[in-house]
Amino acid sequence: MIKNDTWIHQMAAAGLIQPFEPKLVRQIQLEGFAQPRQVISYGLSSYGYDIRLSPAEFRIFRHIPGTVVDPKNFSPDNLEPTALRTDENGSYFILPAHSYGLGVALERIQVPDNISVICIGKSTYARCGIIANLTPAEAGWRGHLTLEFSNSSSADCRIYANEGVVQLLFFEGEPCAISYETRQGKYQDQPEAVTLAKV
Ligand SMILES: Nc1ccn([C@H]2C[C@H](O)[C@@H](COP(=O)(O)OP(=O)(O)OP(=O)(O)O)O2)c(=O)n1
Repeated sequence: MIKNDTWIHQMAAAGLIQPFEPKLVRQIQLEGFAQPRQVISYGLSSYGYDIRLSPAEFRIFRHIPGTVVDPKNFSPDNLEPTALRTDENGSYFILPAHSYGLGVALERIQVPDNISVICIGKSTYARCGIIANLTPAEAGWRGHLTLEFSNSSSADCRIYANEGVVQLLFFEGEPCAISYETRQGKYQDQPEAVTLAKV
C-alpha cells in the first residue's frame, strides 16, 4: 500500500527524510525582499514527498570521441561538472538541449526495512521536456539519491537547486529477508555528491 502524508510525517522524526518540510512549499520569503519568491514546490504532499536538488554538484554527460561508456568501468571524464548560477529567480544549473545530467538530492533519506521508494519526475519539469529517470531506493538504503535527468527538448533548460526536483512515493510490503543494508549494497551511505556507476 502507498503511504500517506501522516505516515511520512511520523517517520520523518525517525530519520526517513532530513531535512524535512511538513507542508508543500510553493514560495519562500527571503530577507531583504518585499515579495516572496516563487519556487518549484518541495516538501510533504498527500501521498509522497518532493525532494530538492542539492546546489553541491551537477554533472553533464559528454561524449569522448573514440570511447564507449562501460558501466563496469565508468570514467568520471564522461561527466563534466557544471557551474551553479544565480539570478533573481534562484540558483540553477543549465542542462543543455538533448543532453543528460546527474545531480544529487539535498535531503538524506533512510529507507525502513519494509518500505520500497519509487522516485518519479515532477510535472512542472516534464512539461519543459525534462525527464527524471524512474529509479528505486531499496529497503534499508541510506544516503543522498543520485538523480538523473535527460533534456529531451531542443532548448537548454534550467534545473533549480534548493527547490523541488523529483518526488518520492513510499510503498509498504511484508518485511523482506535481506535488505540493502544486510546485503551491503554498493551504493549505501551516499554523500551529498554525484555517485558514479559502480560494479
Ligand atoms: N536515482 C537513484 C536511484 C537509486 N539510488 C540508490 C538507492 C538504491 O537503493 C541504490 C541501488 O539502486 P538500484 O538497485 O537501482 O541499483 P543497482 O541494481 O544498479 O545496484 P545494486 O547492485 O547495488 O542493487 O541506489 C540512487 O542513489 N539514485
